[in-house]
Amino acid sequence: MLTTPFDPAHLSESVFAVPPLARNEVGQVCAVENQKIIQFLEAGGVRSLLYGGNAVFYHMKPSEYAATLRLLADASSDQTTVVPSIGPSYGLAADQVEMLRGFDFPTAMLLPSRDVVDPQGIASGIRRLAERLGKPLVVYLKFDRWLEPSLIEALHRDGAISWIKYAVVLDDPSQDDYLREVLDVFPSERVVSGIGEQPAIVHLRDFGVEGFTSGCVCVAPERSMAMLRAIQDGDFDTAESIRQWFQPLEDLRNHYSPIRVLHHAVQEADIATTGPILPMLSDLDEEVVGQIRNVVQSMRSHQA
Ligand SMILES: N[C@@H](CC=O)C(=O)O
Repeated sequence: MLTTPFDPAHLSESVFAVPPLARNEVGQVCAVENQKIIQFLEAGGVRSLLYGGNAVFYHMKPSEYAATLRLLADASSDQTTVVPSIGPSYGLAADQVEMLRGFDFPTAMLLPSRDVVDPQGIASGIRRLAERLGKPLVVYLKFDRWLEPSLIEALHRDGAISWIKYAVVLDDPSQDDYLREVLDVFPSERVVSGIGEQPAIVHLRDFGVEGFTSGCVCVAPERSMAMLRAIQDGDFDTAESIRQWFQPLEDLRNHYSPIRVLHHAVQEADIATTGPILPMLSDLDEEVVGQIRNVVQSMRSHQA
């Protein structure tokens, strides 16, 4: 993996892929299958990987965390930025930070939670974790007003934030007061649209954020990268047609579960065997997996 310190320029160079984490039949994180996913993404031009929700870091055993970090660092090329997640609870994050201190990841993302937290407390948690890591953290804004802009401003002043993953889902992403308020206090060059391809045109073109994260990129990296380049070139017709091409898979994700559908989609697209999903999430039944297979095949047949 790329071991240089966090550089905001990376955010516009590549879609930030948010991959699933492949496990073998007995549920262990699998080096071979995760390397296949990473190499598929890299072959499609992706140079940024974020291991968080889609990789179910929420439920990863603390005892497998360090080995997983080692595996991800080793499996990625020296041009690829890798960002692992910590948390969502403070105690878990604090212990994970101790393990992260032994690696060269440029930053880490604190997974968000709405349980047993309040905004002042979240801010002081981020500050302490960043201090202990010795590097700023990625702040994942998934819920409206989870952190007030004044707290984001103070964290920014203290150098505790590397970049923001903005992922508040709205029916109409163009009407987003919270995002405007965040951009009033934090540089847009360090804000990334965090909900995949669907709102990316609006977030990048109309709000001026720098890049986007995506789960679907794991199934078609060239396509997602072409969408990023089209937006950057102002070719919004091309970007829109690619957005629509991804939509059937995103619709299935929204209907059945973004994480679980992506986990199966990567397997159905013959990229890697993703294996069983961690407990606290359940596997999808065969009928839904069949729908995923059909969508992935139909996307491929409309790719040429
Ligand atoms: N949640 C989005 C973007 C990643 O964070 C997705 O999975 O597409």
